[in-house]
Amino acid sequence: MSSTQYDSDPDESGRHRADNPSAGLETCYVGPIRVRREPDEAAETTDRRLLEWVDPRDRALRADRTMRDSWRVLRIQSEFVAGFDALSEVAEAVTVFGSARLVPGSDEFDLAIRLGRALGEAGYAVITGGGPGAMEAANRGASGAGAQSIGLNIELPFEQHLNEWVDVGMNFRYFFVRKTMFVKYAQAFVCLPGGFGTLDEMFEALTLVQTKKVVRFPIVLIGRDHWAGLLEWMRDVLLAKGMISADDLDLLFVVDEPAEAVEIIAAAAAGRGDR
Ligand SMILES: C/C(=C\CNc1ncnc2c1ncn2[C@@H]1O[C@H](COP(=O)(O)O)[C@@H](O)[C@H]1O)CO
Repeated sequence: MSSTQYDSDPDESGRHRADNPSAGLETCYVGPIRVRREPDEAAETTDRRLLEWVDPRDRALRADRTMRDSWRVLRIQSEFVAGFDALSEVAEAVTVFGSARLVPGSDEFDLAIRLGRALGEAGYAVITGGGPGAMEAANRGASGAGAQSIGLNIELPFEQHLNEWVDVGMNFRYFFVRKTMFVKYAQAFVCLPGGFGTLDEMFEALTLVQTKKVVRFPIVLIGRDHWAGLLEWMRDVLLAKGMISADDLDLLFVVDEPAEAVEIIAAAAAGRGDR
């Protein structure tokens, strides 16, 4: 659809925008703001623009990028400020990661609900990515336990919304700002079964603990079956080649049940003198 299309023109599906305000458009978030946009515009997330390569030999483009990147720093700064403000009253919290694609009714979705509930009952606020699947389930469990249920959503190139179990929610433009909040306000991470996003979050946490950027911060993987292959590869390849040390493998706890995760997190808190 061209940008000159009028309300009375049909879109490609034959529908009229006058009848259907979102015909041919995609609903997305630009930071905290919900907008309807052409699909190609919607795919242009803030993160994508930040990371876009510009040919430095093109002087005009280079000058434009320099100016826009400088302004972008202020937007990044404002996102940090908004995040710090939103989360400043969070007491003890655990960040839960896991697949956005878990389906309600599945065993792993139920596991995520039970995890959120167990953490909530143990007195922890639960922080998730605020989206569907494992995030929704963990928020639901926490909310059911009467615990604070926090969702830190991210602008994505397709329709995206906070799940309905989030009490305190924020929509971030920048992945790296959101990731800071996941770490800064939590005392532990729990990773449910998940794909690339979960692995990225798990490895980031692991690197922060390995390099002692965060200390005495347990990372618990739930679902032995899901994680076994990865752990075997870490041992057989990474450790065997000397790319990690044996101690590094001890940074990960692997369990099957939410109660075991809570026990590990509580023991770490006691070790820190927090509880
Ligand atoms: C793909 C789908 C929805 C995407 N929505 C997301 N909303 C919020 N956070 C997300 C989303 N997708 C991934 N994440 C983050 O990564 C982790 C899950 O990634 P995985 O690849 O699914 O393992 C999760 O912890 C989030 O922080 C549904 O169609």
